[in-house]
Amino acid sequence: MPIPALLALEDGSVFHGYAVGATGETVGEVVFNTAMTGYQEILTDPSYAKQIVTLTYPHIGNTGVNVEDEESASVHAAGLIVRDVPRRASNWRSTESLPDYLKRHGIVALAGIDTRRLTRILRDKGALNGCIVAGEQIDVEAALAKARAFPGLNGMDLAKEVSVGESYTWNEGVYDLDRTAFNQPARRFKVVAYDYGVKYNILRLLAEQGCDITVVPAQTPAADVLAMKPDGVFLSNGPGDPAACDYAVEATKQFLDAKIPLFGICLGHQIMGLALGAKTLKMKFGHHGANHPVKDLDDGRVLITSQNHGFAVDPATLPANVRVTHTSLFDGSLQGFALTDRPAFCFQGHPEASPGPHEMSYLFDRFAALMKEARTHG
Ligand SMILES: NC(=O)CC[C@H](N)C(=O)O
Repeated sequence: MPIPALLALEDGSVFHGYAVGATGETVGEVVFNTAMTGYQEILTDPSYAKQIVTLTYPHIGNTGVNVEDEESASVHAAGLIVRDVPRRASNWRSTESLPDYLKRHGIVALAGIDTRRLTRILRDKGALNGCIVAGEQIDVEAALAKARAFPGLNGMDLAKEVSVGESYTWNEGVYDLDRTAFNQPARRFKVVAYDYGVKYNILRLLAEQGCDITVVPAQTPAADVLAMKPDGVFLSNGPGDPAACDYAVEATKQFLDAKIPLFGICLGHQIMGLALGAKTLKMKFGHHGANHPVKDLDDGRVLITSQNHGFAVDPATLPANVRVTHTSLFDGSLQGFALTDRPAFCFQGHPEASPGPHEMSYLFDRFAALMKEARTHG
């Protein structure tokens, strides 16, 4: 017999199902993600800290889990909700089933509920705080009270919580063309990457551009980074409210003043906006998926992108020296901008994909080009 589990939402909704991960309880903001694949990358994306992810694709776990698809050193999502987990995982790379993996990481997960109904609630009301409880004895009222007691992500600074404790250099090689071996690429640029919750594939794509990467903790002062004389600084993705990361905003102001090549992704994009004096706002239910159309305003192309954010930069608050480069074709929200008087640009979605399409990867070429240009003319 499966172990009972339920989801209680702050609006009073209760969904009864069964446990497919650890027993116990977890609280967080409940969001939905529409990606059809990539559950392991989603679970290990540090940007999901304090969020319970429900996947709208109904069969999750079909291909098991493997060591290559980890996007960080641990699972960061606060919990997982799915419609159904297959009884058996099948894939040549699979080393473990999803339920075993969730149990091993202590992640509470719920299956067997109507995820379509849950998603409609989240779309109508916006992301809601929730509590999953998994175990033989469940007190529904206590679960509802825990959902309501969760303070929500507004004002929550989580980047420094998930960041690395000490600096390190990213030494993983780069796949050769037939993807059979890792080679050490020629290092053309020295890049310092701020870890606000960085995903491995960002570091891999930077390495592919020939970057010699030093990853630094979220609260590293800008002066320490500038003393390393990097060719460029990268601001990573990460969880929580960007407006709460005052240390990151302060450091970014100094990088902008120093006119150092700067590239930000997701939380990094929001931090760059804040450093320029713009405002961020909480979206209704955010963007979480792997098929979000985004328009590149420079050439009119539409790119299918990977997305995961619940906050956004308000474009009306951007200063005059900013050029909007990308907008969402789902809701018109700001997706990317570049400075007109500095070698700095950023993107709200996930050009590194993992999971998702690779259509935005040209932004990594753009960062390399900016660093090359700055070296020639700087
Ligand atoms: N993926 C991210 O970097 C997310 C940024 C931020 N935590 C948000 O929810 O908008």
